[in-house]
Amino acid sequence: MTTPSSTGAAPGAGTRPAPAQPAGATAALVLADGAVFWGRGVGAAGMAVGEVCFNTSMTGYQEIITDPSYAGQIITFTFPHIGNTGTNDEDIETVTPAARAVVLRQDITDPANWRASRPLDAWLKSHNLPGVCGVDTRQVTRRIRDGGAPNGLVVHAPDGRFDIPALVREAGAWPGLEGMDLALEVSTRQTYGWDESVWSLGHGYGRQADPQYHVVAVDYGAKRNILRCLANAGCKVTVVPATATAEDILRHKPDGVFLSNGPGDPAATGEYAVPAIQGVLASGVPLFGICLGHQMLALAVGGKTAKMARGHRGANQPVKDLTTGKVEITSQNHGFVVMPETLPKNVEVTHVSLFDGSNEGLRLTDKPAFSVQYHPEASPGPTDSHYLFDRFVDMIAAHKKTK
Ligand SMILES: NC(=O)CC[C@H](N)C(=O)O
Repeated sequence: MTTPSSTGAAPGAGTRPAPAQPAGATAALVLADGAVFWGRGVGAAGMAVGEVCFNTSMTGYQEIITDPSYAGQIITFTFPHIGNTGTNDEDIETVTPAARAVVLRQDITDPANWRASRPLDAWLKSHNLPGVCGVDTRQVTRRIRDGGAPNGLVVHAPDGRFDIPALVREAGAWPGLEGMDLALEVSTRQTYGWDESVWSLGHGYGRQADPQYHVVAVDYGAKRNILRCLANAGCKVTVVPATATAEDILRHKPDGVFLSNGPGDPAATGEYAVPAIQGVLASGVPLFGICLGHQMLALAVGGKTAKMARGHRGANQPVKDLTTGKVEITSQNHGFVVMPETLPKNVEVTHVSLFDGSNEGLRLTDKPAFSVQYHPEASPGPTDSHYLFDRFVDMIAAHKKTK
């Protein structure tokens, strides 16, 4: 069955009755405004509430679902065929996915890929992730485009019994991502060393056996491929918890410090992260941040962040590097953004989104520190921006020379 079994009411349709439950419906996406998108359940039975966002990537669903930055979110995939290459034990960004649920257009077919070890449906179930397929994801996406990312829930009930009014109330009672610190939930509790490098055909993941530099990575919910890219760029990586203080970080005598991506509202993460970053900046050790790490660097220098209406999520987002004039196609996943007008004079805006002109990167003019809002490690996505890891290592090398 490939057609959606039913579609939700139009935006602002809290006043209109939700569509009646169609025969065979075993799952639904229920929005806080009362819209209901009926479909068929996949993955675990149960219910998960969160912010409903959409991702436009055509490949890499396993990396997307395991990106810890999706904590607290329900991912709608705009690409209709999700699951047809199955899952494997390699393409993961963290062991336990933090995303809440998935919303899919088509039914999940049997996997057809030489690397597949498990169908997506079974993999979702093993991670206790509910999903709904058969949804008109184009309509969900248009709602988000026009009205912003709503709060909602995915419910998967194999017996087909749903208490829709209670579910709408539950979706409405969820407080929303604004003001939510989720980095603490997904960060490592313990410091550990990392030497795995990026995957290549015929070799799988490699090892960094001869590192030139030592980088301490602050884990707000780090994607593994960032750590692998740092290893590839010649770094030995020590990963520390999100709550690490400047002293905890500098005790490792790092040549560079990396601030990772992560979920939630950067403003709510500032209490422990901002003083630590300010301490690292004061030490003069080179610093590089990605996504939440970019937002945290902006907050640490006195800038402000804001919630975006719909966010940037996908593997085809054009960004201009203002320092070179070059355009790169980037992988992105963010719902908050740095407000460039709030940045102090010693901060230069280095990258902008060519979709909406929003801030995508910055550099301090008086310290060796820079950051980007997007994901140069891709996974999934294009590798146009890999040069940023080399830029970081060059910065470390230049800084070492001055010492
Ligand atoms: N990928 C990320 O690091 C996301 C950062 C932040 N949680 C946001 O949504 O903007």
